Amino acid sequence: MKGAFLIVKGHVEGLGERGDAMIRVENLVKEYKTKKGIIIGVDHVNVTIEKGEVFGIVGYSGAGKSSFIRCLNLLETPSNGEIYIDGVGLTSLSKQELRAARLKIGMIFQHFYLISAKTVAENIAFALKAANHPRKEINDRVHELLEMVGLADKAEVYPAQLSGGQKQRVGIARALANNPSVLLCDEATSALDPSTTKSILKLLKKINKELGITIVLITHEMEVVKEICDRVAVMQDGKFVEEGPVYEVFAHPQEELTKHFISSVLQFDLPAAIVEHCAGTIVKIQFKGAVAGEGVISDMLQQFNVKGNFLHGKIEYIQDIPLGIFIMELQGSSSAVADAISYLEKRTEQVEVIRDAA
Ligand SMILES: Nc1ncnc2c1ncn2[C@@H]1O[C@H](COP(=O)(O)OP(=O)(O)OP(=O)(O)O)[C@@H](O)[C@H]1O
Repeated sequence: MKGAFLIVKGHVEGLGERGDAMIRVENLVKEYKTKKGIIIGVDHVNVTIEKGEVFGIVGYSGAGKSSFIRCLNLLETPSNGEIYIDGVGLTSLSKQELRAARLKIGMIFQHFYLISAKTVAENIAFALKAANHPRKEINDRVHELLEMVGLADKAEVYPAQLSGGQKQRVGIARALANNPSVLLCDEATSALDPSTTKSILKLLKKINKELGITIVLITHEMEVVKEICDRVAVMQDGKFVEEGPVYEVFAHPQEELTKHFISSVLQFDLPAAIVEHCAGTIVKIQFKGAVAGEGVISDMLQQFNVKGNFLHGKIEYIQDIPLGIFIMELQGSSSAVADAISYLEKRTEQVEVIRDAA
């Protein structure tokens, strides 16, 4: 029966083209009743996540990210609102129906939650046994999954013998065991070092692309969002305060909180000694594209009576689209500098005056 579970694009039940909703959250509220009163975890969130999308939710500790993602598979029972997965409303399902619906929703966790007394293969087989798959099929499927996550040689070892990254790979294999349509990632890379984080994000992207699985991830790191997400929501006090395609959010953040998050990726500090030597106005200019900026800047220098010195520059790739960021000193009369800045504002993504002329 080898191949019965073969993972090929289109095999996953419910898989569809981009543009169809895989997850629809309507008016979700999660309240916790405590001795000290009611604590709001999620406050009236509405969102639609498309099939095949990687959707990130970023926020500080206590923002409500875990509460939100745990409501998506009813690990937490919503206090109000509805969760639709591939068109099916979860809150009205019977226990048995919910068990079946949950097979379509895999989940991975920051601390992996592997069973320490079981081998890697047994950990993955456990998820298949729970779904009543025949033993012979289970062995084939376990090996197929281990191949997919790059751990074919680790089937017989125990979790304690694995690195953090390898443990998360087992977690991913287990989450994919029953061919889910959705994978929920609860701070899945937060316990890993930066290079292991990159390799796990690469694996998640491969799973998303090759299997068409919709991924929802929560994180406090904008770097993670930049690496793999298509869209991002910024969460604060239980609400989505900003939401949009990742490139747009990086290039045109609206909320202060969002600006703060992206500054961890886009910000670079100028050495104080350089700033001290600059008598002119210092501006940060963002361009869509790697080289588009050069023409705009030379046009600006020709049209306005200002002198420009490049102080710093870099190009970030977000969703494979280059976002150029340059820091320049502009020297000239205050009206010429102001005119030059308003010209740049019209022709670039964003201009920020870091310091007015000394
Ligand atoms: N079981 C619970 N009982 C009471 N309050 C809770 C419970 N779980 C979460 N909360 C509260 O709900 C709010 C949102 O918490 P949540 O864990 O969802 O945020 P988070 O963004 O995931 O934070 P973190 O990154 O620290 O996990 C917080 O005020 C938290 O204290």
